[in-house]
Amino acid sequence: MPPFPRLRFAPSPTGSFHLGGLRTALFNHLLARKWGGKWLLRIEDTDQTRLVEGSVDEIRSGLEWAGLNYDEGPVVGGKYGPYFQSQRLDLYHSHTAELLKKDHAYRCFCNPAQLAEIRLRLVNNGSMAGYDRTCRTLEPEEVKHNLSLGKPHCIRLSTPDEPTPRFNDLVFGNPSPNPVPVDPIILKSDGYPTYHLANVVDDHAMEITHVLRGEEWLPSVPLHLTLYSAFGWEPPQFAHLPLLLNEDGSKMSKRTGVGAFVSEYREQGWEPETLLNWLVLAGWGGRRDPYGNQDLAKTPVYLSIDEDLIERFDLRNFTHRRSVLAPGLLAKLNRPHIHAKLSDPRERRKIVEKMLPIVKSHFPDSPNANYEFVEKALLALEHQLDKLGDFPSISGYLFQEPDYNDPAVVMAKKAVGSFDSTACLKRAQEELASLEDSQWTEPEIKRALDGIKQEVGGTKKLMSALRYALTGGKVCFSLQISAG
Ligand SMILES: Nc1ncnc2c1ncn2[C@@H]1O[C@H](COP(=O)(O)OP(=O)(O)OP(=O)(O)O)[C@@H](O)[C@H]1O
Repeated sequence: MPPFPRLRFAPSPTGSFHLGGLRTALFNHLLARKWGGKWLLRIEDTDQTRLVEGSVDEIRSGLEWAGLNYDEGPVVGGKYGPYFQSQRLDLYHSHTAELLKKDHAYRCFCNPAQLAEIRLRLVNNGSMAGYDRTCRTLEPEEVKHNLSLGKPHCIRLSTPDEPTPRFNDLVFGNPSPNPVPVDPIILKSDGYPTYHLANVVDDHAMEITHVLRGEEWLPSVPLHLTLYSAFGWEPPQFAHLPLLLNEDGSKMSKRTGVGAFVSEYREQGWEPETLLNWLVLAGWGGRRDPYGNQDLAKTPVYLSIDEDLIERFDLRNFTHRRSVLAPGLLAKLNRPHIHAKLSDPRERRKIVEKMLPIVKSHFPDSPNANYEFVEKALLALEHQLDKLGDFPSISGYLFQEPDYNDPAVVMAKKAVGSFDSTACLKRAQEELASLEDSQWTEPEIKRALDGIKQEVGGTKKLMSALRYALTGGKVCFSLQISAG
């Protein structure tokens, strides 16, 4: 374990925050906690053409909702905020100046037409290099002259003609390294750094010891090592995480559609802790996942984030295989978690307090939209909830009378059966009407209904007719009456 591990989660604000990003943030959080280190949030917003408004807020609120709190950053509104690369341009400029001074970089004045011509020539000569180093050999006088004319230019790294550097990755071992590109751009003509420069400069300046990021950056490591060496800096340790894929096998990304975004899960009312448990499950080798390879579909186990998972998380057990989240498992993990929360009075209070305004907004005129009733209703209906967000849609009949003309209610009636449910209900009504006020107790109601169940066609028919009459649907909480 390194003495003062420092990690970072570094998303780009170019679209919606997705589960692939959240999983990477979670792993940074778990490792920082496990090793007694720190992690920070760094927004990589140097590609000004791709910025999407609102993305930073989405990342911040997504992390907060998930309970992944980073340990440092500029304080905004009493809380740590992220570092923004766009606010650190001076740092990239001064470091680029240092590389220019050391002859590890040079100014390139080639315009787009010239670059296209160079590329074509290289391709025709069977070369994959993107640039032919034309400007690397410009005389200092010519550079000065171009600068005095204000000619647009970028800055390129002078890559050495040396064998590609090899490296050790904490997940991928010793991968075959991708060749370092020929003199890549590190500072663009708009004054913004490329991802590679900003990344290396910041990881060094922020004293990052472990770079944990998605596998798509594995091919860039040799270039990053070349940059570290040009600066004369020690590189951090790298750990690349196999990608999380969509069900169709594509990379989960900001351009992915439904089912990938953190905000969807939040709005649908899933428990954040369960979502993290679901995410952490993707990517382990065989028996060595933090859950001990139990069949979670049969007996879901919930591991607490800040205790169990931190203790059991181990990068060495991670595979190189990309993974897809197991469909259906989220609901299986969430149900026992809801049950556990509702069984704990403090957690239950939090849930009811959160649910009450939602219920009030759905059923503003209902006298039942109060704390005590909502609490009882949640406890009665919890076995039907995949997620708490389902509560308003399945509990409507408790807050307002069913509308029997509603097409969905009419459909439900068809499903009650072809028998004469009206006659059945009429008998039930007669029996119940004959009860004295003092007999409106569970045993007496049961007795009354038990008495007519054979006559009306059996318990199942009686119960589904009653369920329909009471709720306008097919399912509700248990209406207990002895079977047979
Ligand atoms: N599908 C994924 N699986 C695992 N990690 C991912 C995945 N997508 C992104 N990451 C990682 O999450 C972090 C933040 O990613 P970022 O915000 O740049 O998202 P992105 O989806 O890769 O971006 P883009 O959609 O612009 O390609 C990076 O370390 C990235 O490598």
